Parts: sequence; C-alpha cells; structure tokens
Amino acid sequence: MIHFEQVSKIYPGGQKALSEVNFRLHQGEMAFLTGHSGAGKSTLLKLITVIERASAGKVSINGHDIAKLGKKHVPYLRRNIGMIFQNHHLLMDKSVFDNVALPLVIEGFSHGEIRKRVAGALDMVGLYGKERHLPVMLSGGEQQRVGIARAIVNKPPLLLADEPTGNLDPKLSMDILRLFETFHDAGTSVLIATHDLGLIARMKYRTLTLRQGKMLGGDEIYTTDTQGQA
Ligand SMILES: Nc1ncnc2c1ncn2[C@@H]1O[C@H](COP(=O)(O)OP(=O)(O)OP(=O)(O)O)[C@@H](O)[C@H]1O
Repeated sequence: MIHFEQVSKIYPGGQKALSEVNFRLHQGEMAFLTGHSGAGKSTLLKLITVIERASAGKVSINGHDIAKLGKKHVPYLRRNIGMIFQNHHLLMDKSVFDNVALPLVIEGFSHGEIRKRVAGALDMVGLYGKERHLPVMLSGGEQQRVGIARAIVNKPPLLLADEPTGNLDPKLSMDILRLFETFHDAGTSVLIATHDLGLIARMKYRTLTLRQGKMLGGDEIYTTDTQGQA
C-alpha cells in the first residue's frame, strides 16, 4: 500500500528531516511509527499525504509513484486517506455533526446520505446521540473521537494518525488504540506515529523506528517485505 525507497527530505533552509528511508506498509496492515522528537515522524506522514514532497527517492501508494501525481490529482489521493491529529483540528463553532459531515459535504454527497454516514461513523466511535453538541461540550477523549469519526466517515482504505493519544490519559489512549484496531480488523491499513512506547508495548503490531531521520532496521524490514511478509 505504501512503499518508501531511499526517501530523503531536506527542508528549504537545509534541515535534513529524513535520510534514505526504506519501508513498506502492507495493504490492511496496522503499524506504529516511533522516534524521538524531531526524528522525522510528521515529515514521513506529510510525504504520504503530499503536504510535502520528497527531495530524493520514491514514495509509492498502491504502486503509483506520487512524484508523478499532478497538483489537481492530490485531492483525489487525500480522499483515500483518513488523517488524525493530536489536537484533532475540529471547528469549535460547529456541531459534532457538521465537523464529521465536512468531508462528505466537500465531496457533494446528498443530505440523506450524509445523515446516514455521519450517524454510522459516530456510532462506530461511541458518540451516537451527540450530533448536536459543540466540541467544547465534550471531553478531550470524546473530541479525539470526533476527529476519528471525521477521518473514517468516507471509509478511506488508509488511516494515518499523528500523536493521536498525545493529550489523553493511559486508559483513554488505550481506548483510542482499540478503536484503530477495529478499523484494522475491518481491513483498513493504519499507521500511527507516537512517542508512547508503553502503549506500543501493550499491542502486537510492527513498530517502525526513526532516529535522526533514519529508519532503524529499515533495510531489514525492506528485505523481509520483498519476501511477502509483514
Ligand atoms: N517546515 C519545516 N521547515 C524546516 N524544518 C522542518 C519543517 N518541519 C520539520 N522540520 C524539521 O525536520 C525535522 C523533523 O521534524 P518532524 O516534525 O518530522 O519530527 P517529529 O518526529 O514528528 O517530531 P515531534 O515528535 O516533535 O513532532 C526536525 O529537525 C524539524 O525541525
């Protein structure tokens, strides 16, 4: 699903964020991405969503080299990726319903379809019945669930999360990871960037580790992947 080959990223100004990174995330796989602050986790996610472009190497999604993707095709790519952020980026003056409905409104779905899909997404994240609430009326964990409902409402095959549990206590963090697990069980590919090694250790998924822009064990993972294993 995602394939990085010798990918480097140097920001304008000369800051090297990623250095010859190799890895694959398979279709339907769930994995963690970890590393110290500044290791390059967010940069790696931004290359997948084409918020940033690689300086060298090749990023492919479903076999397509995204360097060859023209500007007008980027929104189509992003429609297939649900993105979840630590501070959830909710519109605070809009209801839970309006926040979750946003991607569907942008895509031009009918009112009836939007109502049905938003209800389904809120049900999945355990917020059914809170459609009319404003985000400020919800707890931090519930606000994060609204962000997750918005990310999955158009059923993308890939979910990317950048520190999704950063503001939550251990119990709520585990609940959020279990929620990601339900999407993974339903066939969605999931990549979660997190500092929280304790949380990672409690789950059984592959962990990709960045250190100063380099993927530790990257070549080994790359070799194993080419043999068709996770
Ligand atoms: N837009 C930018 N311009 C210049 N340098 C940047 C930019 N974004 C990130 N960097 C630099 O690239 C490196 C990697 O940053 P990145 O945000 O990817 O790390 P991270 O692992 O996500 O860190 P954190 O866990 O603190 O969020 C850092 O040295 C950072 O200062």
